[in-house]
Amino acid sequence: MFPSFLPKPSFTSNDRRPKYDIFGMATQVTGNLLQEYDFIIGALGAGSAGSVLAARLSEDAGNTVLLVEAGGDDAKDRMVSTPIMYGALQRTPTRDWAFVSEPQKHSMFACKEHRLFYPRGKILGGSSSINAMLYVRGSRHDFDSWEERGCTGWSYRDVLPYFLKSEKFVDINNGDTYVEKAYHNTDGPQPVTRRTITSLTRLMSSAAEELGYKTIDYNGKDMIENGLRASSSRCFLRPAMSRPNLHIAINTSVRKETLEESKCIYIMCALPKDADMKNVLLDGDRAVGVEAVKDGRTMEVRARKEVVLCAGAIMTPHILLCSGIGPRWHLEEANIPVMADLPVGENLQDHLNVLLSSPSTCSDFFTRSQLFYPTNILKYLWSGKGWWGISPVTDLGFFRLGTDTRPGQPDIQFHIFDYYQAQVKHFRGRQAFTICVTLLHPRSSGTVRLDVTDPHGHPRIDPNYLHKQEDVDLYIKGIREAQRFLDTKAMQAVGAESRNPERAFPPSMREHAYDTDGYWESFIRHFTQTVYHPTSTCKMGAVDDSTAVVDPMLRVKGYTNLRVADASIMPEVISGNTNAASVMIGEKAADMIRGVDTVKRYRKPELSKL
Ligand SMILES: Cc1cc2nc3c(=O)[nH]c(=O)nc-3n(C[C@H](O)[C@H](O)[C@H](O)COP(=O)(O)OP(=O)(O)OC[C@H]3O[C@@H](n4cnc5c(N)ncnc54)[C@H](O)[C@@H]3O)c2cc1C
Repeated sequence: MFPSFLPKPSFTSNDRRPKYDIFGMATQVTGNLLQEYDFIIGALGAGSAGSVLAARLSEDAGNTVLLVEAGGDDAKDRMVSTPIMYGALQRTPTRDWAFVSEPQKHSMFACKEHRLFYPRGKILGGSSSINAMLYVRGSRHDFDSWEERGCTGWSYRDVLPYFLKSEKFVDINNGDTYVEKAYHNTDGPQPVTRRTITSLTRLMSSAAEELGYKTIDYNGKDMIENGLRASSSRCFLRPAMSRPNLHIAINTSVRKETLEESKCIYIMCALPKDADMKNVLLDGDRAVGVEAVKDGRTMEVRARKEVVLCAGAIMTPHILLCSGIGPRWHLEEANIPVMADLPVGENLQDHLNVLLSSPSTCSDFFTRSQLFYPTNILKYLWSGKGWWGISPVTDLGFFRLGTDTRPGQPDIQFHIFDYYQAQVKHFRGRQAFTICVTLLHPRSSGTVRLDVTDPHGHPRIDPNYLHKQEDVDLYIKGIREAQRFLDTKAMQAVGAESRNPERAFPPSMREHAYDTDGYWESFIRHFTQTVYHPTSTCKMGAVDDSTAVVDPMLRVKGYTNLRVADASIMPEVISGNTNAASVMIGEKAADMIRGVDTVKRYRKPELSKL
């Protein structure tokens, strides 16, 4: 339960609740939806990218835009707006799709049936409304390598202006010497704050210095403003909601069972002649619109210009597959007429975490009981500050420990949690903290497929983690690096433990002596978990790239006005958390679709060179 004393999320005077709340005001909405829009976004998805795209396209008063979102409104959701509640948002049906992966062959051995719980935001703001709010753009090398692989117009030089356009760096003049001001903007819609300094971050910085690392500006940190989550919905969409040319349909999905369960309006984009349901209404090489169905009544909504899918790396491929765009063999086994044979749903990439926890004698690390100290609650109510107003991840570190990436392009990331310790039973009652070692450029990749027995049900997600041994080998290097941190004088002074055989996890791993590489491999294959960064299932590439689904203009190959704009188009997962890049994709897609260049003033060629 959410404590009722917390402040309601507050919004600026421009903010509005959606006018087209289909769930709550169905009759009115049926009347209000137009027959025809210029753009239908998303036939689905008001997530990190979709919210941005809808807001930007509707800046042109001449464009009418329909944004369709399966989830509900986030406006009054205090769980969503209060940063520390991040972990409690998962598995809540009003916010999370709560997918479960296919059984994993090479990992997740400690999970029931070797399946992994796989959360995805289902609410205005999408995953940006349930994520950990870390703002990480990725490495410049990520984008340069996208361009080298045929994604013309997506080099670091091209994308940096779009990152800048979105950003509002909140406290740029606070005196932190590591902040590189030239790489930041202060007047965009997306608040980005500097890192929160806690006892643990101070200690980790000292440990890093001891090992010869520097504190650098990897670009800014949390997406939190005044102690409230700054999701795409809050920053981009809500200020645009008062525009008469932007219609937002919430609780509206292409999914059959959602219609049956909620009796809500239903945008399903296409009933083919044979009445077999599809998601995108296709006519030759064009996407022509969607159909809304309510209480058995069908209403057609036409797209004069474009249909843009922004349903994220899991649901966008699912919608395309349901529409007959995907690998021929797979569509045929699911009895879906093939409209285009494209590698939709292939190449699923994701980041994995392995958690290394340590006790500590430091008395002011975060604990669950501290959260409810009256002073901590009052501090948050009064100022939006303190434990309640920060992300549970208090520090990040980036390393290049292997040789596969370019010099300067990290392959391992640390997420430092004050918070996770409460979940580690060995330390119950003691101060503790966790270093999550994250593999940034996995060689293993997986798939998103239809459930052939029920194509319109939940997709089958198989990340195929740790299929490649190289991934495990690099992971072990990451764990050894984390142990080096715990062994520093700074960390030893507060009782950190890098090794403790008593903490060895039973039972199947006992076949390896504690702290050998074999032990850690077994540990990794048992206990890793997703960092929630699926990408690349509708990969962007050159027109002649047979592994690509969309071209560099984000058009589904073979279609003139059907685009994808979300994390699914990334040719490869980036060297960091994926939200900022998803927002950037929404920004850049908006310019491409509108045929304008809104970022002239953010172009700084001198910053694009190494
Ligand atoms: C728990 C969690 C923690 C994370 N932490 C971080 C972090 O700290 N920092 C970071 O950078 N990244 C983080 N991420 C990842 C980041 O949030 C995502 O990469 C990013 O939000 C992806 O944006 P998107 O636009 O591609 O998709 P999403 O934001 O997921 O949006 C997709 C939207 O489409 C809607 N939709 C899907 N299917 C349909 C349908 N059929 N009909 C209608 N609507 C539909 C969904 O409901 C959703 O609103 C986290 C993600 C999760 C889940």
